Amino acid sequence: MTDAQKNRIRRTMMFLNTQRAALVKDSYVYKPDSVLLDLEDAVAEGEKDSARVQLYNTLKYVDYHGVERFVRINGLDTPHYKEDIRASVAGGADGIRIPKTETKNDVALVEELVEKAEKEFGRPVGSTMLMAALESPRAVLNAYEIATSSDRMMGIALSAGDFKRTMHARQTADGSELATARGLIIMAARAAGIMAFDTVYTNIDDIAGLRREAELIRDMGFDGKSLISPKQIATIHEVFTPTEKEISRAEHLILAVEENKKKGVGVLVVDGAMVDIAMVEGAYRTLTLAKASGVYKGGLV
Ligand SMILES: CC(=O)SCCNC(=O)CCNC(=O)[C@H](O)C(C)(C)COP(=O)(O)OP(=O)(O)OC[C@H]1O[C@@H](n2cnc3c(N)ncnc32)[C@H](O)[C@@H]1OP(=O)(O)O
Ligand SMILES: O=C([O-])CC(=O)C(=O)O
Ligand SMILES: [Mg+2]
Repeated sequence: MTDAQKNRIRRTMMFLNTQRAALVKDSYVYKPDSVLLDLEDAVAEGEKDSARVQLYNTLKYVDYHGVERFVRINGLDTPHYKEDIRASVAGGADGIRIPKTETKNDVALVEELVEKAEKEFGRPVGSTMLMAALESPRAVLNAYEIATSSDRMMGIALSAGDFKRTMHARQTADGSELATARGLIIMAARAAGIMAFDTVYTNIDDIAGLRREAELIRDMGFDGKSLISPKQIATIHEVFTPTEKEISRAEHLILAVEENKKKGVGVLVVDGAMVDIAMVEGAYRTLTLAKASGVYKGGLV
């Protein structure tokens, strides 16, 4: 896979139950950045085989119009994951989300099967990305080793439902039970140079709560969030897309710092605030995100 593929915009990764034909058929119309075709917890145990067949047909025949397609396979402690990997690769999925990843050995096991399937089905070796969901204290403490375990690894994600279960934690209004995990995950992802994603927000009708959580994780540095409903997409895109004011400030900052660098000035005031060279990288990142979100037409990136 190319760096462009690995680093593409992923503000929203929307889960859908692969068992439900109506969901898989046209979910691209809601324009999430990615879909997560779920074979794991959304699919009833007795429906695993039919969901997998539906997955293969969907990957093969439905045009997702550029929406990225990841598959959440079943856990490595189930009888399903090997066939899930074969069907995902045979169908041409962009990547696989490994649920309940605990160690780098879990990633190595999946990678071996993915490579075997790529050869079996004539797909370019190395073309299928991986991402890991971290759903337990052990997983979060191993975040860096998991994040650096494979060249295919695109990102790591917090999965709070199972994390709270395994931590014996209770859900709180401000998410304090998740603070340490979020901090460790974003730090591991940045250190490894890959993306970080926050968990799903399960209260579908609480859009104000979703916005608060999205702003929190955006400010921590996360790249996006897993979703469970199309109703959540617009809010997340809004939170993650730079505003006109942020774009114009970033442009001013870059131009002013470059101009003053030529004059030998290191620190200066732009729009009433002190800026220096350290802020230029963030300003470029804002413009890159704005461009990928379709709201920047300028020429600085
Ligand atoms: C803890 C975890 O593991 S989370 C990950 C696993 N969970 C999942 O994958 C669940 C994903 N979400 C869903 O399956 C559904 O949103 C549910 C079951 C929660 C609710 O489904 P519904 O009651 O049909 O939702 P709702 O009435 O709000 O749907 C509105 C429309 O959006 C569609 N829709 C709802 N959720 C999704 C989705 N995740 N992806 C695509 N389309 C969706 C519905 O088909 C419906 O379309 P229509 O108006 O054309 O009929
Ligand atoms: O990945 C997610 O956010 C959903 C999930 O599996 C969990 O919360 O346990
Ligand atoms: Mg889970």
